Amino acid sequence: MITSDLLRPGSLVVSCQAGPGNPFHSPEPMALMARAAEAGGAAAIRANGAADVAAIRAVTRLPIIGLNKLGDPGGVFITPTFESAVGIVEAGADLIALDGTLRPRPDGAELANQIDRIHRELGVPVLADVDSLEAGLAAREAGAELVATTLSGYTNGRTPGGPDVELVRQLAAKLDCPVVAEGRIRTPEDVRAVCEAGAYAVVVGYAITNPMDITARLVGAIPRR
Ligand SMILES: CC(=O)N[C@H](C=O)[C@@H](O)[C@H](O)[C@H](O)COP(=O)(O)O
Repeated sequence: MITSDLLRPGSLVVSCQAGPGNPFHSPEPMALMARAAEAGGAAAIRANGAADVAAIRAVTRLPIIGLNKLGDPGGVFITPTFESAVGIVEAGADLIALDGTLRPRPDGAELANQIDRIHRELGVPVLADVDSLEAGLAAREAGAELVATTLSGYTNGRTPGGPDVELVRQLAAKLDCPVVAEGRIRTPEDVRAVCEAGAYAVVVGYAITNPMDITARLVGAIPRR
Protein backbone atom coordinates (compact mmCIF):
# COMPACT_ATOMS: atom_id res chain seq x y z
CA MET A 1 0.00 0.00 0.00
CA ILE A 2 1.84 3.11 -1.22
CA THR A 3 0.87 5.98 1.03
CA SER A 4 3.41 8.47 -0.35
CA ASP A 5 1.26 8.70 -3.48
CA LEU A 6 -1.65 9.82 -1.31
CA LEU A 7 0.24 12.08 1.06
CA ARG A 8 3.48 13.56 -0.19
CA PRO A 9 6.25 14.65 2.16
CA GLY A 10 5.86 18.26 3.26
CA SER A 11 2.09 18.26 2.86
CA LEU A 12 -0.23 20.55 4.78
CA VAL A 13 -3.49 18.76 5.53
CA VAL A 14 -6.50 20.83 6.55
CA SER A 15 -8.93 19.25 8.98
CA CYS A 16 -12.44 20.41 8.07
CA GLN A 17 -14.57 19.45 11.05
CA ALA A 18 -17.36 21.18 12.95
CA GLY A 19 -19.15 19.52 15.84
CA PRO A 20 -22.67 20.00 17.18
CA GLY A 21 -23.08 23.53 18.55
CA ASN A 22 -20.93 24.99 15.79
CA PRO A 23 -22.97 26.92 13.16
CA PHE A 24 -20.79 25.25 10.49
CA HIS A 25 -21.93 21.79 11.62
CA SER A 26 -23.17 20.47 8.27
CA PRO A 27 -21.66 19.05 5.09
CA GLU A 28 -22.00 22.10 2.79
CA PRO A 29 -19.91 24.47 4.94
CA MET A 30 -17.29 21.72 5.32
CA ALA A 31 -17.15 21.35 1.53
CA LEU A 32 -16.63 25.11 1.22
CA MET A 33 -13.88 24.93 3.83
CA ALA A 34 -12.22 22.16 1.82
CA ARG A 35 -12.39 24.22 -1.36
CA ALA A 36 -10.86 27.19 0.43
CA ALA A 37 -8.14 24.95 1.86
CA GLU A 38 -7.35 23.58 -1.59
CA ALA A 39 -7.21 27.09 -3.05
CA GLY A 40 -4.73 27.98 -0.29
CA GLY A 41 -2.42 25.08 -1.12
CA ALA A 42 -3.57 22.25 1.14
CA ALA A 43 -2.44 18.85 -0.12
CA ALA A 44 -5.17 16.81 1.59
CA ILE A 45 -8.28 17.14 3.73
CA ARG A 46 -9.19 15.45 7.01
CA ALA A 47 -12.92 15.08 7.62
CA ASN A 48 -15.34 13.42 10.02
CA GLY A 49 -18.42 11.38 9.12
CA ALA A 50 -19.79 9.98 5.88
CA ALA A 51 -21.94 13.03 5.04
CA ASP A 52 -19.05 15.48 5.31
CA VAL A 53 -16.67 13.15 3.46
CA ALA A 54 -19.18 12.72 0.61
CA ALA A 55 -19.77 16.49 0.33
CA ILE A 56 -16.04 17.15 0.26
CA ARG A 57 -15.43 14.32 -2.23
CA ALA A 58 -17.91 16.03 -4.57
CA VAL A 59 -15.89 19.26 -4.71
CA THR A 60 -12.25 18.16 -4.67
CA ARG A 61 -9.90 15.49 -5.95
CA LEU A 62 -7.52 16.01 -3.01
CA PRO A 63 -6.91 12.92 -0.88
CA ILE A 64 -9.32 12.70 2.06
CA ILE A 65 -8.31 11.29 5.43
CA GLY A 66 -11.67 10.14 6.76
CA LEU A 67 -12.68 9.33 10.30
CA ASN A 68 -15.85 8.60 12.20
CA LYS A 69 -16.20 10.13 15.65
CA LEU A 70 -18.50 7.89 17.66
CA GLY A 71 -19.28 7.37 21.31
CA ASP A 72 -17.74 8.77 24.46
CA PRO A 73 -15.19 11.55 23.76
CA GLY A 74 -13.47 10.53 27.01
CA GLY A 75 -12.67 7.10 25.54
CA VAL A 76 -11.79 5.60 22.16
CA PHE A 77 -13.98 7.64 19.80
CA ILE A 78 -12.10 8.23 16.52
CA THR A 79 -13.26 5.41 14.18
CA PRO A 80 -13.44 3.07 17.17
CA THR A 81 -14.51 -0.08 15.26
CA PHE A 82 -14.08 -1.66 11.84
CA GLU A 83 -17.78 -1.14 11.11
CA SER A 84 -17.47 2.60 11.74
CA ALA A 85 -14.89 2.85 8.93
CA VAL A 86 -16.99 1.21 6.21
CA GLY A 87 -19.31 4.13 5.36
CA ILE A 88 -16.39 6.57 5.45
CA VAL A 89 -14.56 4.71 2.69
CA GLU A 90 -17.80 4.28 0.73
CA ALA A 91 -18.29 8.06 0.95
CA GLY A 92 -14.94 8.63 -0.73
CA ALA A 93 -12.16 8.66 1.89
CA ASP A 94 -8.74 7.55 0.65
CA LEU A 95 -7.28 6.79 4.08
CA ILE A 96 -8.84 5.99 7.43
CA ALA A 97 -7.75 7.73 10.61
CA LEU A 98 -8.46 5.82 13.79
CA ASP A 99 -7.64 5.84 17.49
CA GLY A 100 -4.26 4.19 17.93
CA THR A 101 -3.89 4.68 21.68
CA LEU A 102 -3.33 1.77 24.03
CA ARG A 103 -6.81 2.15 25.55
CA PRO A 104 -9.30 -0.72 25.23
CA ARG A 105 -11.51 -0.45 22.19
CA PRO A 106 -15.30 -0.38 22.72
CA ASP A 107 -15.89 -3.67 20.88
CA GLY A 108 -12.94 -5.37 22.57
CA ALA A 109 -11.16 -5.87 19.22
CA GLU A 110 -7.39 -5.67 18.89
CA LEU A 111 -6.07 -2.67 16.96
CA ALA A 112 -4.16 -5.03 14.64
CA ASN A 113 -7.39 -6.82 13.80
CA GLN A 114 -9.22 -3.59 12.97
CA ILE A 115 -6.36 -2.38 10.78
CA ASP A 116 -6.07 -5.74 9.02
CA ARG A 117 -9.79 -5.71 8.17
CA ILE A 118 -9.57 -2.14 6.86
CA HIS A 119 -6.70 -3.19 4.60
CA ARG A 120 -8.27 -6.42 3.36
CA GLU A 121 -11.96 -5.47 3.18
CA LEU A 122 -11.81 -1.75 2.39
CA GLY A 123 -8.45 -1.53 0.62
CA VAL A 124 -7.22 1.72 2.13
CA PRO A 125 -4.23 2.65 4.30
CA VAL A 126 -4.55 3.61 7.95
CA LEU A 127 -3.32 6.61 9.93
CA ALA A 128 -3.14 5.89 13.67
CA ASP A 129 -3.92 8.83 15.97
CA VAL A 130 -1.74 8.30 19.03
CA ASP A 131 -0.96 10.00 22.33
CA SER A 132 2.50 8.61 23.19
CA LEU A 133 5.66 7.05 21.79
CA GLU A 134 4.61 3.67 23.15
CA ALA A 135 1.25 3.87 21.38
CA GLY A 136 2.93 4.98 18.14
CA LEU A 137 5.30 2.02 18.16
CA ALA A 138 2.42 -0.36 18.91
CA ALA A 139 0.23 1.12 16.18
CA ARG A 140 3.00 0.75 13.60
CA GLU A 141 3.54 -2.84 14.77
CA ALA A 142 -0.24 -3.35 14.38
CA GLY A 143 0.00 -2.35 10.71
CA ALA A 144 -0.70 1.40 10.49
CA GLU A 145 0.98 3.03 7.48
CA LEU A 146 1.16 6.47 9.14
CA VAL A 147 1.21 7.63 12.75
CA ALA A 148 -0.08 11.03 13.93
CA THR A 149 0.24 12.87 17.25
CA THR A 150 -3.48 13.80 17.18
CA LEU A 151 -4.43 12.50 20.62
CA SER A 152 -1.46 13.76 22.60
CA GLY A 153 -2.80 16.01 25.36
CA TYR A 154 -6.32 14.59 25.21
CA THR A 155 -6.06 11.26 27.05
CA ASN A 156 -4.84 12.31 30.50
CA GLY A 157 -4.39 15.51 32.41
CA ARG A 158 -4.52 19.04 31.09
CA THR A 159 -4.36 19.86 27.39
CA PRO A 160 -1.28 21.98 26.65
CA GLY A 161 -1.56 25.19 24.62
CA GLY A 162 0.67 24.16 21.73
CA PRO A 163 1.65 21.12 19.69
CA ASP A 164 3.57 18.16 21.14
CA VAL A 165 6.81 18.80 19.25
CA GLU A 166 8.72 16.40 21.48
CA LEU A 167 6.40 13.50 20.61
CA VAL A 168 6.86 14.27 16.90
CA ARG A 169 10.64 14.13 17.45
CA GLN A 170 10.48 10.85 19.38
CA LEU A 171 8.17 9.15 16.86
CA ALA A 172 10.21 10.37 13.88
CA ALA A 173 13.38 9.00 15.47
CA LYS A 174 11.92 5.55 16.13
CA LEU A 175 9.40 4.82 13.40
CA ASP A 176 10.05 3.55 9.87
CA CYS A 177 6.86 5.21 8.55
CA PRO A 178 5.69 8.81 8.01
CA VAL A 179 4.97 10.73 11.20
CA VAL A 180 2.18 13.28 10.93
CA ALA A 181 2.12 16.24 13.32
CA GLU A 182 -1.41 17.06 14.45
CA GLY A 183 -3.01 18.87 17.36
CA ARG A 184 -2.94 22.54 18.36
CA ILE A 185 -0.74 23.65 15.45
CA ARG A 186 -1.75 27.29 14.99
CA THR A 187 1.10 29.39 13.65
CA PRO A 188 3.83 29.27 10.99
CA GLU A 189 6.30 28.88 13.91
CA ASP A 190 4.42 25.78 15.09
CA VAL A 191 4.54 24.37 11.55
CA ARG A 192 8.29 24.99 11.31
CA ALA A 193 8.90 23.45 14.75
CA VAL A 194 7.10 20.19 13.96
CA CYS A 195 8.76 19.98 10.54
CA GLU A 196 12.20 20.48 12.12
CA ALA A 197 11.29 17.74 14.60
CA GLY A 198 10.79 15.35 11.68
CA ALA A 199 7.11 15.60 10.71
CA TYR A 200 6.40 14.15 7.27
CA ALA A 201 3.13 16.10 7.01
CA VAL A 202 1.26 18.61 9.16
CA VAL A 203 -2.47 18.65 9.94
CA VAL A 204 -4.11 21.91 10.98
CA GLY A 205 -7.76 22.10 12.04
CA TYR A 206 -9.26 24.72 14.30
CA ALA A 207 -6.74 27.44 13.43
CA ILE A 208 -8.11 27.38 9.87
CA THR A 209 -11.62 25.96 9.98
CA ASN A 210 -13.13 26.95 13.31
CA PRO A 211 -14.01 30.67 13.46
CA MET A 212 -15.51 30.23 16.95
CA ASP A 213 -12.20 28.98 18.33
CA ILE A 214 -10.20 31.65 16.52
CA THR A 215 -12.55 34.36 17.82
CA ALA A 216 -12.47 33.06 21.39
CA ARG A 217 -8.66 32.99 21.44
CA LEU A 218 -8.45 36.57 20.14
CA VAL A 219 -11.16 37.75 22.55
CA GLY A 220 -9.17 36.10 25.34
CA ALA A 221 -6.11 38.13 24.34
CA ILE A 222 -7.83 41.49 24.94
CA PRO A 223 -6.54 42.98 28.21
CA ARG A 224 -9.18 43.35 30.93
CA ARG A 225 -10.24 46.95 31.66
C1 LIG B 1 -8.49 15.44 19.79
C2 LIG B 1 -9.44 15.38 18.62
O1 LIG B 1 -10.58 15.05 18.78
N1 LIG B 1 -8.95 15.74 17.41
C3 LIG B 1 -9.77 15.74 16.24
C4 LIG B 1 -9.37 14.75 15.29
O2 LIG B 1 -9.83 14.53 14.24
C5 LIG B 1 -10.09 17.10 15.69
O3 LIG B 1 -11.10 17.62 16.52
C6 LIG B 1 -8.96 18.15 15.59
O4 LIG B 1 -9.54 19.35 15.15
C7 LIG B 1 -7.86 17.75 14.63
O5 LIG B 1 -7.11 16.72 15.23
C8 LIG B 1 -6.87 18.87 14.28
O6 LIG B 1 -6.33 19.43 15.43
P1 LIG B 1 -6.44 21.01 15.69
O7 LIG B 1 -7.86 21.41 15.50
O8 LIG B 1 -5.95 21.20 17.11
O9 LIG B 1 -5.51 21.68 14.70
